Amino acid sequence: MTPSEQTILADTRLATAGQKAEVLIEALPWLQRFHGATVVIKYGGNAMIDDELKQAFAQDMVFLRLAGIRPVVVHGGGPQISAMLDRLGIDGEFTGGLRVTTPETMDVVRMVLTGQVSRELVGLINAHGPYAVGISGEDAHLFTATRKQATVDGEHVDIGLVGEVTSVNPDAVLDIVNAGRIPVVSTVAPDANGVVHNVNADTAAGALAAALGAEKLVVLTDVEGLYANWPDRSSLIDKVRVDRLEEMLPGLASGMIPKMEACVHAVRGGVGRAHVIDGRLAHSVLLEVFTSSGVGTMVLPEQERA
Ligand SMILES: Nc1ncnc2c1ncn2[C@@H]1O[C@H](COP(=O)(O)OP(=O)(O)O)[C@@H](O)[C@H]1O
Ligand SMILES: CC(=O)N[C@@H](CCC(=O)OP(=O)(O)O)C(=O)O
Repeated sequence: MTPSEQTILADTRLATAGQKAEVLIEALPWLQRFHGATVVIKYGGNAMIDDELKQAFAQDMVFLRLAGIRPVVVHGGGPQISAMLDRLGIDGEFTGGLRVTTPETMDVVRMVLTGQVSRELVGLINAHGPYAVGISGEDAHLFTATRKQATVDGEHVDIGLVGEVTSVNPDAVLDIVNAGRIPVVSTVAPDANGVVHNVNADTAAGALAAALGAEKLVVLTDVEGLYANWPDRSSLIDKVRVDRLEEMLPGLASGMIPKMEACVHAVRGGVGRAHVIDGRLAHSVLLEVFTSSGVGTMVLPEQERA
């Protein structure tokens, strides 16, 4: 190597080291701001199907915890439930984005969410240390549900054992968090008579974030965030105030409705920020929490300017 080539190589190394240091130092104000804060993360979409994304998500949860944040994970599992129903030869259908849940379907929902999806995620996180503890809405009165009344085109439709969360007792989640561990919550919930109901995971995450007085709710999905004119990809919204989002709700298409309703519920319930972010992007949670530009769509309280 000639002396000038050696100089170029040394300069390149310095520049690369400088960029790495910049990335780390950009996190400093966010590390300060969120130290000790509770962040509820709804895990779903591609991030829970692709193996590399699953590993990246587990790393992110451990990273948050070791950075002094208190992560609480609420997981979905719609595709896994549908796959199991298929294997068992049980018909499945959705009405208004919610799974019509017969008692037989409910058995499968409970088995897949608490016995399969939760176990897998707990295992992935615990590959990094003794952090994750699985807990379901049935444990220690975490969630109490009532049967959800669905209406389609003004008509009442029976969707079976689908629950709406009517009360949250976050004490058991707090016990886990206060012990320095990461709760992984499955969203099945008993009603007042102990009959177990199937609760949409976005809805449950919003309710839990509000009950915990979380600093943030972060919902992972399979698009970049909320688009003003779906499916026009140039219409991605980076920030929206909760009152404006409420006006948009009736015009949203199915998958986004429970997510944005959860964000509204959380922010109206005192959560500082709610975010819908792209779960197809590895480490999107870290990018959201620790970078100044963030990712996806951020929902702000009414008193703030978007
Ligand atoms: N306004 C919108 N902005 C973004 N996505 C939308 C919008 N309206 C409908 N969608 C659809 O909602 C989907 C996300 O909901 P869903 O499929 O239930 O997500 P997940 O599996 O991540 O829980 C997106 O992939 C997109 O197809
Ligand atoms: C009532 C209802 O629809 N419950 C959902 C619960 C799981 C869930 O919400 O999973 P995702 O977040 O992956 O969609 C279901 O049965 O699919």
